[in-house]
Amino acid sequence: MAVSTSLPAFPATRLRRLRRTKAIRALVAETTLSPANLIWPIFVTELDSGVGEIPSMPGVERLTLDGAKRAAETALRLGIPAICIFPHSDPDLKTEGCERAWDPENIGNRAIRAIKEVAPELAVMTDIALDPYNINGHDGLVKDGVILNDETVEALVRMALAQADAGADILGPSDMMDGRIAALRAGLEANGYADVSILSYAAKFASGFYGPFRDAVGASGRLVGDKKTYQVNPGNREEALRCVARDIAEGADMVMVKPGMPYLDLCREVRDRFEVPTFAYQVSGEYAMIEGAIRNGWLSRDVVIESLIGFRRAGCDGILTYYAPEVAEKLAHLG
Ligand SMILES: NCc1[nH]cc(CCC(=O)O)c1CC(=O)O
Repeated sequence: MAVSTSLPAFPATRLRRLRRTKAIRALVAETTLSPANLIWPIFVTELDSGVGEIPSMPGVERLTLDGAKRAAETALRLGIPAICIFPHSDPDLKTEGCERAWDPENIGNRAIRAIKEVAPELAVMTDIALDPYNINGHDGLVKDGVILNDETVEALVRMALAQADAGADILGPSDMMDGRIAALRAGLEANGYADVSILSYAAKFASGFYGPFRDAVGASGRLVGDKKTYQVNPGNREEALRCVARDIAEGADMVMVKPGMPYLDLCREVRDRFEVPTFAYQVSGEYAMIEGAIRNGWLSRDVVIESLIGFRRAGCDGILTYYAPEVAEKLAHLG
């Protein structure tokens, strides 16, 4: 979509003519946002003490299984097509081997089944990474301070099969190990889950914007070191594009850029270069920034939709956002 640089001169060109009234502005609006563009990430806890608001994400709560069911019904009512489940698991049951990650009875898998019971037509997305069940907070298995890539991939396949078995529609590998997409695809095909899709966290950066999320899933105090040996350096555009190309070649059906707002250049580039559905994750720290400023009276709530329109303008087919229900409700009223 090239923009002509040879516009007729003023006054033939008066760009304000098309901004004059709401009706005319609506007629020439280039970018749309609808509830169908949203994926709603929710936190589900197995601990009574975990239920309630997450301090660094005001307005976002950890839910019980019943709360997850209610969220699913809300999503359906509002036309949000998918929910993404993040488990908050009992810290006493976290291990070095992360065995609970593929336990059919872990809180993530129970939440998938609970949601499918009340809202079978809602798409359920999961997160594939070992951090919710890992005693040291990493996404991969750790030995002597080193993340074990290939052993982790085997564990992730087990985790994925348990999620598929529980009824997940879309698997979201967020671990950033090498070779995981091919292994997951092969595991799914070989076990009767050919129709389960993969939305790869492909361009996932080693970001400080995940801080509130780690509070939400109870990983903050645990993480030993950082995730820089597997997540991409924030300045590396070409490497991020290689990750996307690689994940598509290995069988990802859809790809994601994460975080969102500081990486909109990559959203545009991924959308233009690769012909696959492209998503961005407006992560916990982006939510905390926006919501914190709104609650302090420093920004108006209108910036929420503005931020999401920005993702759409940058080429994203959809956005994972904690604002999904609020925005879907607002869009319904806007007509
Ligand atoms: N692998 C875990 C995972 N999956 C999604 C997020 C972050 C989401 C958010 O910040 O909202 C993270 C955190 C991390 O990589 O440390």
